[in-house]
Amino acid sequence: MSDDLKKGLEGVLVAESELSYIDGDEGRLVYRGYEIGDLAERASFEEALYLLWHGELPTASELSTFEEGLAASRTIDEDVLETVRRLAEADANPMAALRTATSMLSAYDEEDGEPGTREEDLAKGRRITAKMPTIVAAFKRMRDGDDPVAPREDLDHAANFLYMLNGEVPDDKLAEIFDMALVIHADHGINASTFAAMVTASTMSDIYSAVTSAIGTLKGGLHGGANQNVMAMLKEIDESELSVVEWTRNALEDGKRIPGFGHRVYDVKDPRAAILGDQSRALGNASGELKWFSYSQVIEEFMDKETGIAPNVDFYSASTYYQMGIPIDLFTPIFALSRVGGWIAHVLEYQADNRLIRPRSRYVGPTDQAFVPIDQRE
Ligand SMILES: CC(=O)SCCNC(=O)CCNC(=O)[C@H](O)C(C)(C)COP(=O)(O)OP(=O)(O)OC[C@H]1O[C@@H](n2cnc3c(N)ncnc32)[C@H](O)[C@@H]1OP(=O)(O)O
Ligand SMILES: O=C([O-])CC(=O)C(=O)O
Repeated sequence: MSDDLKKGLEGVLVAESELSYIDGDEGRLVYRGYEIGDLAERASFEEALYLLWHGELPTASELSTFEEGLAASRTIDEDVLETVRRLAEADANPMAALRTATSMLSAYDEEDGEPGTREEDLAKGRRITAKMPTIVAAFKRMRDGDDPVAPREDLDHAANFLYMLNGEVPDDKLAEIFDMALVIHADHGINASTFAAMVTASTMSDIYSAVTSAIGTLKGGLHGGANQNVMAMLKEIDESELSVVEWTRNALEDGKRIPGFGHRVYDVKDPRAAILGDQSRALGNASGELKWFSYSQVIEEFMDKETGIAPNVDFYSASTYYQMGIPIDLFTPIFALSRVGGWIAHVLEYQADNRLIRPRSRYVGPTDQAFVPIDQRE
């Protein structure tokens, strides 16, 4: 047993996986052999999910059966909707609301929430993936005092979410950008939330518990929560008297971390940031308001010059979603709507050859303490 301490499990290999490959030196991300740029441009989210869950790209008829299955599972039980309403009335954090409501779905699963065969768990994973957008959209609408909008089976996953959010069918361009964002967020090796899902599943717990653990883990600012923090920063810069460079320099001098920069695996720019940067620029050009993209670009150039630290996926998703009119506190829930595909794929892959995940800590506390009865303690 090695006594080397690997804080944050940095660089520790814990599993073999066929799902996604990351080259942190080259800035490359691949799902099951397919470059992320090709998938972003040419595959729908449903195709990416099929690829992750079934091992290969679907044929046209496999895809349409798969799409129909997902679309038919979008409705959530009235009791869950009522809980979402209460969470919205309590002005809950949207990630907390998503975590609670997703967990609650298990009680209403047609097969119960307990672990089953791979096929049963995959079907549950499909139902969770289909229902999470309904939860997020209903939460947002009820928080705003609007009625929830029922899902439509004739729209794809991306367009249906925007429809449920805004109450109108999105234009094709927006639906396409959103679909692409879902594709590129779907998987990323053993990131923290995926690992959390795997730890939970490794105890032979159920897939609802694994996804609930993962949602809670994605929420943090060092992980998925960074996309919201990026937009908060851009808005703070916009409202400050300082230039973008002055603001960023001050933040670094104050020892702050700039959200949307740095990565445990990439030493260069995250390929997803490049893809989303193009979308952010295109949205700015289309609206005639380029400031969010321009601020981001200035920060990227400054960070490169001063620190050599490059943007990660959360940096340009922020201005992309913002320019699509999506509320800032829904950015991380939207990340979850996509990453649930990766969580499920990794859980199923890991459980096929399961081993309880249980690392060690080095004990550095006292030993040999003599027990003092409570009436003699000072
Ligand atoms: C989807 C995702 O989860 S992508 C990541 C989203 N998170 C963020 O964007 C939050 C900001 N980024 C960070 O906090 C980090 O880069 C992390 C947590 C993502 C990765 O952290 P680690 O792999 O642990 O890198 P580590 O903390 O060792 O950083 C290495 C050095 O770069 C610096 N650094 C890393 N990220 C940043 C940043 N965003 N801003 C300023 N400095 C940074 C650290 O201060 C450290 O400097 P030091 O060696 O002088 O102390
Ligand atoms: O891989 C990571 O550590 C974080 C990340 O970029 C992701 O989860 O998409």
